[in-house]
Amino acid sequence: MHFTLQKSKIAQKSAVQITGSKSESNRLLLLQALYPEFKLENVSNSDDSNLMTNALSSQSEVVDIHHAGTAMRFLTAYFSIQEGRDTILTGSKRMTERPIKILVEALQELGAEISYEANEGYPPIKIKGTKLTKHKVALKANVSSQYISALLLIASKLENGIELTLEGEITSVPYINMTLSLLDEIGVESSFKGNVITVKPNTNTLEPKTLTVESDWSSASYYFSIVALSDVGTEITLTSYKSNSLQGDSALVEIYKHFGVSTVFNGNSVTLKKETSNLEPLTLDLKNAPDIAQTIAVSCFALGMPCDLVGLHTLKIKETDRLVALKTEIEKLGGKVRITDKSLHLAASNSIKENVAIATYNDHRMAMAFAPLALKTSLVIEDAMVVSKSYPTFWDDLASIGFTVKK
Ligand SMILES: O=C(O)C1=C[C@@H](OP(=O)(O)O)[C@@H](O)[C@H](O)C1
Ligand SMILES: C=C(OP(=O)(O)O)C(=O)O
Repeated sequence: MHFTLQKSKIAQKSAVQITGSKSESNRLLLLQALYPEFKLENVSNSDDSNLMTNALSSQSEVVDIHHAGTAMRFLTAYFSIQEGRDTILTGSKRMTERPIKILVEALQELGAEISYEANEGYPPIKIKGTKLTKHKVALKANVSSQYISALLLIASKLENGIELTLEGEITSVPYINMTLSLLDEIGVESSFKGNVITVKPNTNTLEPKTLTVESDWSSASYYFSIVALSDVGTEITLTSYKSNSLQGDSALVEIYKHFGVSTVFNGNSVTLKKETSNLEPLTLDLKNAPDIAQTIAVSCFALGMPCDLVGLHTLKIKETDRLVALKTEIEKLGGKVRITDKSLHLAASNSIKENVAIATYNDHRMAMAFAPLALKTSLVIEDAMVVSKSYPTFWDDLASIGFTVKK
């Protein structure tokens, strides 16, 4: 369904409650399946987390995780250690184009039995659950950190734990640290020194506790963009957030200072405020926060601000090739964009075409990143419900703060 966003103006002060982080949720759901003594609160209501929950309790041979990358990678590791169980793990058409070879080879090295059902290196895969007896493995770390997190999540259930050697430049490091911090919170010991990560084995039950998922910082990015595009003095309060987040996308706090947005933490909420409209060209390396690249590129375009975004080598293998999608859609609106296979360069501009239909390519972040543009012009978002991958109530929340969303 296509949604029309009419040119909108939001109230000077508003508030939104955002669902739990899908990254934290998908890790904790897997850990809860391994250690049922935990309870979870504020779990993400995203499609990807619902798919993860259903997959973990599924008794079927075929498990379909649609577009959920973390679920695909984390469950590949999980089903590898379900002794005596055969699972075919599959997903959407796009998922069959997202590489998984690095993770499969690392698991095979540890003793896993995994084969490809169609194309070598890509889902669907067949996993014959078995006991993994080895514990040392090296893998390439510059393609996706999800492969590393997947191995770390099951590591404490291996008889000797794991010793991972990361080869090459390490990408999306905060997501690896998030995994290690969550292991630490539940009582699993690990260390990350240089390029080697070790996780200790654990055969005991752990101390039961309730873990509360922080709300999703990637979802918060769209409100940073909305405030950046609003009049000086506009404020939005978001819950539930903390200043010492495990999520790398909390880098938004520093990044949006460039857009004149201040962030103040108060209890479990955070208030974003537009302070100034004096903006300078922006250069950023986003290798630690790839999921906010689209938000930032569109904020810059909306404000006529040139930018150079680098460290974007992982964007080509996400829900769509996000570099090509961004260039295509920003150019429809009248912007000038140059891309390489790891960077995006936006030229300064001073006008935005009206009533353009933005294609979303089955990518939730394409829909959400372009939505704030409605503060500058009317536009159409195609297949707008793609947002449910990470943020199902996005359009209702936008309407609640004053966007005119016509379904
Ligand atoms: O581990 C995670 O929860 C994620 C890691 C990142 O992927 P890459 O490591 O592939 O960049 C990120 O883009 C994705 O949305 C979530
Ligand atoms: C890349 C993303 O998700 P995944 O890799 O889990 O599909 C995302 O949410 O932006």
